[in-house]
Amino acid sequence: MSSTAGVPFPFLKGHGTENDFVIIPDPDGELDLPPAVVARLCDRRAGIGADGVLRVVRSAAHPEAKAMAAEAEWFMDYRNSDGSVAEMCGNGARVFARYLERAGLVEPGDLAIATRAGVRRAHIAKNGGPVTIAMGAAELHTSARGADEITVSAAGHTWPVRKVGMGNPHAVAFVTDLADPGPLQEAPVVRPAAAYPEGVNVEFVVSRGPRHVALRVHERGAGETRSCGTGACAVMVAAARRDGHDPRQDGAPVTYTVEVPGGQLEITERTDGEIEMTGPAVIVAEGRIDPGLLV
Ligand SMILES: N[C@@H](CCC[C@H](N)C(=O)O)C(=O)O
Repeated sequence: MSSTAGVPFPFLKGHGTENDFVIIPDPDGELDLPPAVVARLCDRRAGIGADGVLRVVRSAAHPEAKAMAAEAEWFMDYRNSDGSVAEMCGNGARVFARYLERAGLVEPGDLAIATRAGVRRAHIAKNGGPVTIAMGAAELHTSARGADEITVSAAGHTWPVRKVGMGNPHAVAFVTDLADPGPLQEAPVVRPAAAYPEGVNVEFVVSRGPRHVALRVHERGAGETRSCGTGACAVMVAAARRDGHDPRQDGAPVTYTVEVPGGQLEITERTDGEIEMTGPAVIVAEGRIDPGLLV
């Protein structure tokens, strides 16, 4: 944050199903956010504490988003808590939309958000109600137990994985009990590592009833979190295919309830393959960052 050295800088804190974010308004793209500064902001003891950072920049002011500026005024510059950059964050997109509404930069209703995974459409309900994000279509790779099988191991167990792309990479494993993967203090081991050259978010899933699942997630760049929106969408699609639903073939949409440790998301796969995720988005605080944290 070189251009603001010495000046306390405004921030907000928000969460979506307890996936929490430091929000940094930077409309004109003036800030430099090196990974070490992001990691300090996200530090839960020595910083503000969060799973990631949402920098709010006008698309026209950001080199990665300029091409999307005609379609989406605002770019979500998302960073994981370790400082790494990710293509997309589903819970973050809901919180980003809520921030724009609260700041008076957009009205409740429809808006477009530029992300590294492309433009995503959002709908903000009035009076602090839920936010829906059209997350794009899932990219489904070889099925679990397919020929080029991928596995994930944790706490002495190994499971086959369904590889799903939601703009970012996911490995979905159906387990018997959500306690089976253990404490997830370390990243679960995915094999072959070459299946995910950019790293991976891993979801462990159990069934709770018809079109109702629950998950735990270990996020790339953040560790175990209380929720992951892209992960919940990846899980929804993997569960739908396992259960014999494919809206593009069936000609009917399908909706799943996805429980996460921090709450619940409703996720629909439409007949055109688009996945819509609906859930809460809450701003809990705002303040000023001490310049000492930024150097
Ligand atoms: N929590 C997010 C996903 C954030 C990015 C992820 N850790 C990655 O590196 O791909 C969500 O809600 O989708």
